[in-house]
Amino acid sequence: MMSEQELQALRLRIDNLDEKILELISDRARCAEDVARVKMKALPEGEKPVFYRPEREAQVLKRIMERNKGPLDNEEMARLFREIMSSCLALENPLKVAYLGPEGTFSQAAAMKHFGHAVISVPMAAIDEVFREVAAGAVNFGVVPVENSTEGAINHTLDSFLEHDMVICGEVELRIHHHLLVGETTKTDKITRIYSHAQSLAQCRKWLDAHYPNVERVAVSSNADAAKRVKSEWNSAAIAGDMAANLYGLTKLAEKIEDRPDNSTRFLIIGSQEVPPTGDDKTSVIVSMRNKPGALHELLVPFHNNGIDLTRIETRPSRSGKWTYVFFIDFVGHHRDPLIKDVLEKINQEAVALKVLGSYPKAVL
Ligand SMILES: O=C(O)C(=O)C[C@]1(C(=O)O)C=C[C@@H](O)C=C1
Repeated sequence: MMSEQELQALRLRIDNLDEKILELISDRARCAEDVARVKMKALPEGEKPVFYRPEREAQVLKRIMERNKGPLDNEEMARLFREIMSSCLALENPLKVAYLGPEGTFSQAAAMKHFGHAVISVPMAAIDEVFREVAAGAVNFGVVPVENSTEGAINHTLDSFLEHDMVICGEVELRIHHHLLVGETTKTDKITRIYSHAQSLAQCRKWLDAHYPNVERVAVSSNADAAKRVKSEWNSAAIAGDMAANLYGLTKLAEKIEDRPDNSTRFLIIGSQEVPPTGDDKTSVIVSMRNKPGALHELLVPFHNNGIDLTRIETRPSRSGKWTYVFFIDFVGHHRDPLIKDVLEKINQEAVALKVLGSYPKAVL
């Protein structure tokens, strides 16, 4: 057992260290204020300064992870620096970020993971509204889900890219843990209905079949909406994550009920700002090919011949003709890299249309 004196001595050490950390964080914040002044000074007439620099943020976080010697693990340490940088950026210029709401959704958790908590986050009722809010310039960025490791593509998001001119400026991956949540008045042995988003119900299908085979599953607009409904219904439960559980004061009847333990969702950051290369980037493009045999093969050959790593390919109806399709392709590299430029030129010669949605740093956290 540790003696009272030992505990006191350690706490004194912690107080001293905290004072140093405080001083250093304040120094860093002053530096960020200077950075803002430099950014504004170097500007040609009429141009707006770009305060948020995702390529630099990725660099800062990677450097921290490379230098970290523990005992905190890399992800924990980067999370702390993520928040420091978020507060420094808010001093320069507080960002407004729209996400698929209401409050408590995984999209909000993704926004916080990517930007930190010093941003002004704005919940939207639908994915398309996130796109519209960004296009209208009402917010600086939007966060939208694009694929889930269990359930695949989020088609609403892919289709919205066909309708709006957006730049993808980043990606963020979130481990998705679902819980079965109940309210204070819920009679847990009399549950007749389970609410959740259709994607989440699908991600917990096997668990539900095993534990609640005869209970009605009701798809609602979001997990947070499901949590909200359960608060006032004694015979229902919700499937949602930690944020929604805390926000609506619900209790976990069962934890981590997703069928796959590695269940993760990838989100995209959308905006209007092009991101310079970091050396560890990804690019997303939309391509439509002529409707003829071998079109997909023709599209893929230049990637293969140049050793470019394709990370995802999705097909969606083009909406401009029956049985015509567009391909959403993600690959490793930046569209300004000479090799990638070359490949995109080759594809463009064969394609009906090619649109680069954006190049962005690979998710660090
Ligand atoms: O390096 C910059 O351009 C900064 O504005 C500083 C800083 C930081 O705190 O490190 C803050 C915001 C940017 O998004 C990137 C980095």
